[in-house]
Amino acid sequence: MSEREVDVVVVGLGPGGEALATRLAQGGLEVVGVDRRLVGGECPYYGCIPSKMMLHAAGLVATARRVDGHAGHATVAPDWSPVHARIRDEATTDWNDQVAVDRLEKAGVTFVRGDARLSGPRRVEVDGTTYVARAGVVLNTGTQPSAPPIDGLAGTPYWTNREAVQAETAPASLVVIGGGAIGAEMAQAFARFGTEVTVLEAGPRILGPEEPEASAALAEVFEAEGITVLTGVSVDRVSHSDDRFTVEVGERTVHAERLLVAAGRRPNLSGLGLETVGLHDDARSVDVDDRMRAGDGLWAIGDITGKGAFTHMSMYQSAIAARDILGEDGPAAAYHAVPHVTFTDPEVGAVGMTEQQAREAGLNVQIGHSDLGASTRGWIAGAQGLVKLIADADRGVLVGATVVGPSGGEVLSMLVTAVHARVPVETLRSMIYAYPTFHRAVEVAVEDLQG
Ligand SMILES: Cc1cc2nc3c(=O)[nH]c(=O)nc-3n(C[C@H](O)[C@H](O)[C@H](O)COP(=O)(O)OP(=O)(O)OC[C@H]3O[C@@H](n4cnc5c(N)ncnc54)[C@H](O)[C@@H]3O)c2cc1C
Ligand SMILES: NC(=O)c1ccc[n+]([C@@H]2O[C@H](COP(=O)([O-])OP(=O)(O)OC[C@H]3O[C@@H](n4cnc5c(N)ncnc54)[C@H](O)[C@@H]3O)[C@@H](O)[C@H]2O)c1
Repeated sequence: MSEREVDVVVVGLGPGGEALATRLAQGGLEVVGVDRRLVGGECPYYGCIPSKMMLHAAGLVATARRVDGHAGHATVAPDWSPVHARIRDEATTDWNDQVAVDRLEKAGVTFVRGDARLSGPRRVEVDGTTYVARAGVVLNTGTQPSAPPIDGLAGTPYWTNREAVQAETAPASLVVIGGGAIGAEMAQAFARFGTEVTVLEAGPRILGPEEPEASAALAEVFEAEGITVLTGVSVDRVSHSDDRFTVEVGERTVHAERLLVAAGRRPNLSGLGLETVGLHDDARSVDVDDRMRAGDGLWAIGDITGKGAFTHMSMYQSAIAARDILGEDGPAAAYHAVPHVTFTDPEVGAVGMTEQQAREAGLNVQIGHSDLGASTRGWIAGAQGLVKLIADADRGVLVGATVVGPSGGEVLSMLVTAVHARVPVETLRSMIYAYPTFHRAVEVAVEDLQG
């Protein structure tokens, strides 16, 4: 085993790790970045970007279908090939990260492709070399798709998000196990290309962590688009023969050409050597303080911190860890205004607490609703959606908000500012909302706030 001393080792180069390694190297530190798969992690190759390209294309198909009755007549012939070609050629360069590796190395980072393992404080082993990190080690190992323990599933050629984004054609039929963000986005993308989609969700509703009103609104749209959504179900058995999946769900049997398992993620923590730095090897997440410190000379960022599995969280924490390592001042991590958007149509965007979380926290809760479809802009666009606001009446500020609608994630941005900066509700009441925007539905919801 050879040894090499450096300043920092970044284990896992997801979005946050890649940015962190780059920043530290540009800050003059000697940095080794290790990844066993692709530099950039899940988001650019198998997650956010390809899935949003699928949804963008699906949105164009849906928009074209809305021409009738509004702007003449359009005949739409959806074809998945350009979607696949753009993902393969433009987004992922055929799932090759050479451009990202070059960028990293140009910034001064030493890149090592391999499986990294902690072997003690400030020590990381990769393929027979131990890197000893003078300043410390940053973990950004992310997650991988997890498969629920369903009888028969393991032996079948089911898809996870990683195979789904590589699809060369839209299958004739698709069963999706899991109605979370991945399941919902993929279900709508394929359905709009003609795939007969069935979503099987164990919980009582799709997008379970969202406000119930948001789940119901999306379920209604899915039903109108011909997507079958079965909630509160238990998938008993899966089998595959003659190029077809058979999925047994209680009394029902569903057949499909493809099966997508989108039932949650498993953190890449087991086998990482956490026990060598005093942490539990079987941990579901790594505890961090508000500077992303997980121990002496140890930082963790991204999905594995359990603060929200989003690229923007990985990047946010990356910047905080970088400042801490470089000895720079800056705000500590705060999680009272974490935004997230599910990019279905309508988009479901939310920030901060849900009503249930605010009530469980014992706040003096006020709720405000508005029907985005009834706003002038919503009516013009024939849109469906809603705004739901959660206020803490004692402090006179919003603590949470949900927007469902066209560009729901963009409308959300003003509410992210309000929750983040604790803008007084009185200020939101007295400001001017441009006419006729979708965000005027926020004004109606602010007026509606009541205990
Ligand atoms: C289908 C899909 C759609 C998504 N859409 C969105 C979206 O629209 N918006 C959003 O904000 N988020 C989205 N996400 C979530 C987003 O992809 C993740 O939150 C994001 O990738 C951040 O993850 P991360 O930085 O923790 O690490 P990851 O991206 O998971 O990267 C971790 C890296 O660590 C490497 N690694 C792991 N263990 C080791 C080891 N022992 N040695 C060396 N390397 C190792 C892995 O190979 C990987 O490259 C989506 C996810 C999926 C699956
Ligand atoms: N737009 C975005 O920001 C975006 C998009 C996709 C993913 N993500 C991130 O990735 C994470 C993982 O996404 P995900 O959708 O895989 O996970 P998830 O945890 O959000 O949803 C998984 C769903 O599967 C259900 N489920 C679990 N086991 C089941 C079973 N045996 N049968 C039926 N249903 C079952 C769960 O009840 C849950 O609703 C998300 O939490 C999110 O943070 C973000």
